[in-house]
Amino acid sequence: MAEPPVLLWGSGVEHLLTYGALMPLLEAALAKFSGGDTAEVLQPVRSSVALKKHVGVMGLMPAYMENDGILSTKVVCFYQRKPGSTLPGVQSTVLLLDPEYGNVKAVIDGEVITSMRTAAVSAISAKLLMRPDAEVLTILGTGRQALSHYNVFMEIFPFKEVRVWSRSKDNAERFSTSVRGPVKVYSSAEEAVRGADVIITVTRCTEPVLFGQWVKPGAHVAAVGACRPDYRELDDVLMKESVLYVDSRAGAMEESGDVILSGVEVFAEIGEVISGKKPALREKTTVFKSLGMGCEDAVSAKLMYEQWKAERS
Ligand SMILES: NC(=O)C1=CN([C@@H]2O[C@H](COP(=O)(O)OP(=O)(O)OC[C@H]3O[C@@H](n4cnc5c(N)ncnc54)[C@H](O)[C@@H]3O)[C@@H](O)[C@H]2O)C=CC1
Ligand SMILES: O=C([O-])C1=[NH+]CCC1
Repeated sequence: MAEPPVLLWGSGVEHLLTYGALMPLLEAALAKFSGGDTAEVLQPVRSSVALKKHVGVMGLMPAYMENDGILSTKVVCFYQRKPGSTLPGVQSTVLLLDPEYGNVKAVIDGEVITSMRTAAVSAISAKLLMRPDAEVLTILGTGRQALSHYNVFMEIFPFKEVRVWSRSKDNAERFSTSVRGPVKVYSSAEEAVRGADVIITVTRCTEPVLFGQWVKPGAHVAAVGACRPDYRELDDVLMKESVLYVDSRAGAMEESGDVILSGVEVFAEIGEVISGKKPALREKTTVFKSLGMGCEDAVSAKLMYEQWKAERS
């Protein structure tokens, strides 16, 4: 009989993931996903169940990386919440399985994985698509993803200025005092965005919060929220004036309101840029539309589990 699964949960296991170890694994996974070989990554588009009463969605995100011997699935629930609600916007659990035996090896806190791998993938998009002389970073939203994005962007890029905007200025102030470096708080999204070289949208909004008219030509946008076919974070002007990169074409065509409702064509998957099949058009205004993928969770879960085992040996 197989061993019972280990439980890797909460702040006691956060140290098992570092951006330094995670980013190369994610880059490789994205390239493998876009390479189209199903022995590298077998991953259906997230299947979603509407939680109408709670204005949320449960998504199931399986991935099998046969050549790497990684099998996992994430269960993620994400919600619209009323302003001031103290309930979480996103909750998730990752199961790491043994692909041969079929047992669950580890039950892992999805919050750590989801926040770090999503931010790391946005950072990979910026590494490839932002202008090399980028100085000003703007973050719209001040929740969990805003913090992980701030952390990884500060770790790997030398931005001279960081700006933040939130619907509630109090939240933005709280965010700015909770992080280590200096952050300028804005009460207007437009003012926060004008002149920025890189803009990250990490909100739960369902209507556009970022408008093309405000965005500096040549800027890079990492758009992380609005992961439903009828939700928007970006307006049509921005979508139409930008070159559109995504994590998964199939996912974007099924789940992204910004892509579906603007009618804009995907130029490339980010994995195609990593593998050199498609160019990184840094000189243009670029949008990376992130929806999140099971293979990102899979490599993160494996890394966390291996680190946990190494600590015990
Ligand atoms: N692309 C991906 O892989 C992932 C995407 N997400 C999405 O990223 C977004 C942020 O996630 P978290 O930071 O975990 O959520 P969170 O709940 O911690 O933070 C959400 C932020 O959005 C703000 N917000 C809520 N409604 C808004 C509105 N109508 N207009 C402007 N701002 C609004 C909140 O004040 C808060 O600052 C969510 O939409 C979530 O579904 C989350 C995980 C992975
Ligand atoms: O990939 C992910 O975990 C999510 N994408 C949208 C909300 C959660």
